[in-house]
Amino acid sequence: MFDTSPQLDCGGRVLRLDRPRVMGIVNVTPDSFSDGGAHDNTEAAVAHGLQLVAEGADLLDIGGESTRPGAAPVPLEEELRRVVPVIEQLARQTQVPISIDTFKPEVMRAAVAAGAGMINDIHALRQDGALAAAAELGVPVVLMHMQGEPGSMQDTPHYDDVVAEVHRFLVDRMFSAEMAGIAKKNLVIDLGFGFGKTTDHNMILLARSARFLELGVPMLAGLSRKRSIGELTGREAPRERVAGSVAAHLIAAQRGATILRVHDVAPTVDALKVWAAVDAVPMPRVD
Ligand SMILES: Nc1nc2ncc(COP(=O)(O)OP(=O)(O)O)nc2c(=O)[nH]1
Repeated sequence: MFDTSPQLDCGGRVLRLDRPRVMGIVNVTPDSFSDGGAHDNTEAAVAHGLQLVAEGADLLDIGGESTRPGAAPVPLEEELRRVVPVIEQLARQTQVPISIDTFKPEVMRAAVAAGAGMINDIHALRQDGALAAAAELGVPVVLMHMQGEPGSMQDTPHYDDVVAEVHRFLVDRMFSAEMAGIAKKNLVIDLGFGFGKTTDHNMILLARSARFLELGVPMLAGLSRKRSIGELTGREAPRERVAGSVAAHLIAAQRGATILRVHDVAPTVDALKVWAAVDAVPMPRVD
């Protein structure tokens, strides 16, 4: 039987999307909101990436600049210095696809040259030159919704209809990407949990995320350790938000997300195994 399930060709490394896949987060930053400083040098970041693959990560997301509100902008040369060596070494030492979490076209180019096979852009290719760079590089691109800018996006997020407005934004960015020559088969959407949204906004989007499947491209969900999980659970410290994060990503998977961007790979992999076992049970025949 010919397998028709979707997949992404990430620079020669295929990411099959026949089931939800786990994207392990490697932040090579001193100030990421939940693991800043833990892996902010090449050796530590590479070791962490290898550990996440050993835990079952299907792909890795390498980031050199924190997106949390109030984070210090990172100059281009510094971001390159942080991420390129990590990508080079991980590309050599693992077989999983590697994504670069950046909005700078120059970092996209250098990362793909170093072995990255996917672009993860929280600005959805709105930076000058980003559309052209992504089109030339020819690798899958994650287009994420954000209201406002990281520095102030959480001040007073407001929507008349958060689902409709996020949907409209993603349709617009997909159109711009395809007009720039990026094939639809290389597009991934992301509702941008926590990027200019209250916890209520995030929960509405999560509850109705299946609505976005009509766009016909894979959906990524990233709720890992975020403030909304903390608000709902009362867990102040991001590292204590693992159970809430796993629950949120399981729900996202049930509603159609096929890439889950997480810090805690092993618990997420375990939860997906239980879900897959139940999902495999054939539905009773209705005669
Ligand atoms: N596509 C996508 N990319 C993202 N990048 C960073 C963060 C923020 O999380 P983290 O990387 O852990 O923190 P920081 O930005 O502080 O490094 N969230 C997303 C997300 O939800 N979706």
